[in-house]
Order: sequence, then C-alpha cells, then structure tokens
Amino acid sequence: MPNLIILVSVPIFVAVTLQYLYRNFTQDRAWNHIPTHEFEDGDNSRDRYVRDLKDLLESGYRKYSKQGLPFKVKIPIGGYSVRYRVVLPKDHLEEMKHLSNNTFSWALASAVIFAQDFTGAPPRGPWSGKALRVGIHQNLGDITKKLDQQIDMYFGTHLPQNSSMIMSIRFMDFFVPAIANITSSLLVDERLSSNPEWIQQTCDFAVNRYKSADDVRAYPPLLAALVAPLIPSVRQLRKSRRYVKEQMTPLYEDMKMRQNSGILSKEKCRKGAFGFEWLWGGAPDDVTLDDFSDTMMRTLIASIHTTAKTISVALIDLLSQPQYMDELRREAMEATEFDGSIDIEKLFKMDCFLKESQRLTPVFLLTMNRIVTQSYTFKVSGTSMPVGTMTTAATAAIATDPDTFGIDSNCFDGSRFQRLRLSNKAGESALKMGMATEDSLGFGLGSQACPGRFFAVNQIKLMLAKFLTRWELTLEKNGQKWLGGRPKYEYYDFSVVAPAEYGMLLRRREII
Ligand code: HEM
Repeated sequence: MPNLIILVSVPIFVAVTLQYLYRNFTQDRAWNHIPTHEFEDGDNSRDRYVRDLKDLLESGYRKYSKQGLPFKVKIPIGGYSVRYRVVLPKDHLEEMKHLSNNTFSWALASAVIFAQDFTGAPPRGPWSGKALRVGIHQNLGDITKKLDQQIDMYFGTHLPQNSSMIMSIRFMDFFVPAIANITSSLLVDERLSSNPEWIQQTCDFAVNRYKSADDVRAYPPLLAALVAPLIPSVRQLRKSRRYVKEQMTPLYEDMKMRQNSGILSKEKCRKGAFGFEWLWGGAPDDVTLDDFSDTMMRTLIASIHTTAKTISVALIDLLSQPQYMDELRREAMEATEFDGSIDIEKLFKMDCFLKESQRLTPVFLLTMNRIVTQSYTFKVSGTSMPVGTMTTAATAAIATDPDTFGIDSNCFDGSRFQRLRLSNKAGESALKMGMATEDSLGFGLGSQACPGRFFAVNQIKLMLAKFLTRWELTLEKNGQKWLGGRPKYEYYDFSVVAPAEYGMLLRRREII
C-alpha cells in the first residue's frame, strides 16, 4: 500500500511542479516588454520587499513612471497567484480609471490580494460600491449629524469626563471598537448595533480578513487550497461570515417582504437612515441573502481598520508636532456649537492637516489594483497588458513627487494644503481631504474610488475636533510620554502597519 501511494503521488508532484515552472516561465515572457524594477543594492529578499516596498516604488516611479513608462516589481512573498505588480504612470491611470470590471477587474484583484478563494472572505460584488456611494452622497448631512451624536455617546461612556481623571489609551485598541460601534450604528439597525456580540464579531472579522489572507499566502496557491480549512484564522473568518448571514436574515426578509408587497420603493431606500437601506436601494431586485449579507460584511471590513489607522496616524502626526496644536484647537473650538456638535465646514485647517498626513502616510502604498481580463493596449503609450496582469498605482510615490509638491515633498508641512488651496481658488475643492485625483490616490480614483470616503473623513474630523476641544492630549509610546518627534511609519507589503505601540494620555479640559 505505501508503495502504491508513492507510485501515485510522485508523478502527480512532478507534473504539478512542471506545470508551475512552465507557467512561471511563460508568465515571465509575457511581461518581458515591461521593465522589472529591483532594489539597486541587489538585496531583493522577501524581507527587504516586505519592509522597503515604499522605497522600491518611489525609485521605480522616478526612474520609469516619470518618463511615462509602466514598470513591474516582483512579489516575492508567498501565495500570490500573480508574480508581478505592474505599476502604471499617472496618464495610464487616467485612461483606465473608468474602464469596466470586464477589462480591468477590481473584483479579481481583490480576490487575489485577499486570497479569497482560500480564505472564504466575501467577494467584491458589482453593485455594492455604487449603492453605498449614492447612499452616502444623498444623506451626508444627516449621516454627519448622526456620527456627531454617536461619537458623543461613545466618548461620553469611554473617556474621562472630569478633570480629576486621566486615562491612557492605545490608539488601535481604542479606535477599532469605537469605529466598529459608531459605524455599525449607521449601517445596521438598532437591534444589531446595540448587540455587543455583533460589535465584537465586527472588530474580529475586520482583523481576520487581513490575517487569514497573510496566513494563507504563507503557502503556494496549490497547497493553500488543501491547508486553508485547517488554518484557525480562516476557520474563524468563515464562521463570522455565517454569523453575519444569520444576523442579516431578519433585515433581508423584512426588506424583501416590503418590496414584494409594494410598500418599499428603491428610491425611498436610497434616502433611508441606515446603510442597509442605501445598499438595498442600489441592489438588484433579485439580490440574494448571501450577496446582501456579504456586502454588509465587506463594507464593515473596508471601513474599520482603514479609518482607525488613518486617525491614529493623524493623531501621532499632530501630537508629535505640537506647533500645529494651537491653531487646530482654536479652529475646532470655533466650529463647536452650543450643543457640543461640530460644524464640519469650519474645519478648513484640520482638513488640510489631514490631507498632508494622508499624503505622507497613506493606509495603502498601492491603490487601484486591477487584474486585466481582456488584453489591453494603452493608447497613451502603446504598452500592451496581457490577460492576467495585475496593474496598480504607486499612491505613496505619486504623493511625494517633487514636481507636484516641491523639493520638500517628503517632509511634513501641516500648512502645505492651506497654501495650495488659498493660492488656487478655482481648483481648491479638488484638494480637499477625500477628493480623489491622480495626485491624491489614497482612496483610489474614478468609478471604483472608495465609496465610503466622505463618511470616513467626516467621522475622523468629528472625533479629532472633540478630542482637541475636550481633552489635553499627550502622545505616548508603550505607555511612556513620547518626545521623539514624528516617527517613521512602517509598512508591511503595501499596507501601513497599525501604530499599535502609540497612544495618548487624556485629561479632561476645564473650559470648552
Ligand atoms: C480613511 C479610511 C478609508 C480609506 C483610506 C479607504 C480606502 C479605500 C481604497 C483605497 C479602496 C479601493 C479603491 C480602488 O479599488 O481603487 C476602498 C474601497 C472601498 N471602501 Fe474604503 N477606505 C476608507 C474608509 C471606508 C469607509 C468608512 C467605508 C464604508 C462606510 C468604506 C467602504 C469601502 C468599500 C465598500 C470599498 C469597495 C471595496 C470592497 O468592497 O472591499 N471605506 N477604500
């Protein structure tokens, strides 16, 4: 019997290995016309790539993209089913930004990046982005008011309320549950948003989507399919997906019943008070429960860590550079109404500060990830993209281009966007935090840009304004006062590492 097993498994192993080597060989040839960019000192190890991708992309951008040429970088970390990322110059992004999922597929890119076929994470569907974008756009005023109230409630019960109390928080430990709570209260109904288990699950699956993808990608794709069901983070993610489906069932059935009996119109849903209504308003008539609950899970996953990292970095940027504190605090106080709510339109300087913070430390070094599903030749350069190419935009490198931002483009200047906006009245709205332009790709660009970006930006501004007006804040690292200036943020592959060791000490201010 053991001999039989060996007799069968050895040829299979050899055939699979040969097929793998052949695929790599042909793949390499298909992309020969696109130059490969590597670390110039010859150290192109996995570790180097994981740690220094930011520098690699910046040097590649300056060497190739500035000449209008795409370049490719190898993905030496395990388990990616594609071997290269092809980084497109700005004019190529402009050309592809509205091309459909049928040519440059964001759904497929997401499946590859998050190893979805193995982890069982919910897929990125075709209708959800537009449904969410329309819902947020139509209801932004009400959303902002509700965010303001929910933040007050959360801060009122989780932060010190009199000046004799001081409290130390770690940013990610505080913001992940806070944002899960506040975001849930706008996206799902009261029954779910007030359920502690829902909140706990929401925080967990947001972390687990990233962790399970990392865990699975430790294996080559062929092996990953076998190993995935045994990996704890994958099992947990699949369990969470079933949990979300169970919890979304009553909402789904109620909406379906009301739609079928003619009481509920799509139009009314789009103007509803909750995210699940906006999603329903943009969903196809025959949307399934699985699709609907996956969409909600994906929306929550997309919103929590991105927002938590962005506000954590902004607070570190601010508290480590106290020269900006007085003017931002003064502005936030002037924007505070008698009832404690914040007039977000008055937070011009804060907007500019956040824009600079995101410019230098975007959550993702690369955005606009797509997989080419029909071969495409760029009109702008004549460069062809074979089927299977993973294209992307060098978000961080573009944002530090000296030709756009000046010789100090790599330095933090909290007033940079104030000057840019004041000196360019006609184009100033394109420079606001949340606006997606080819120089500001932190939220992507074009029809697939983040649909939740104004929700995120308003939530961050409201939280910051309340922190500044109500508490004295001292930056800490590992629980000790931090006086080391603005730290260098780390990236893992293309994502910013959550600055988990940083936090702040809060003491309630006497006078508001
Ligand atoms: C500062 C916080 C955030 C950042 C930096 C961010 C960034 C991004 C980026 C770069 C994309 C991909 C765009 C592309 O494909 O080119 C994206 C997609 C998306 N974002 Fe955001 N986002 C944030 C907050 C939010 C929030 C608060 C929501 C929901 C309320 C949200 C919902 C989504 C959804 C649904 C997608 C589509 C992809 C998917 O389904 O996974 N995002 N976001």
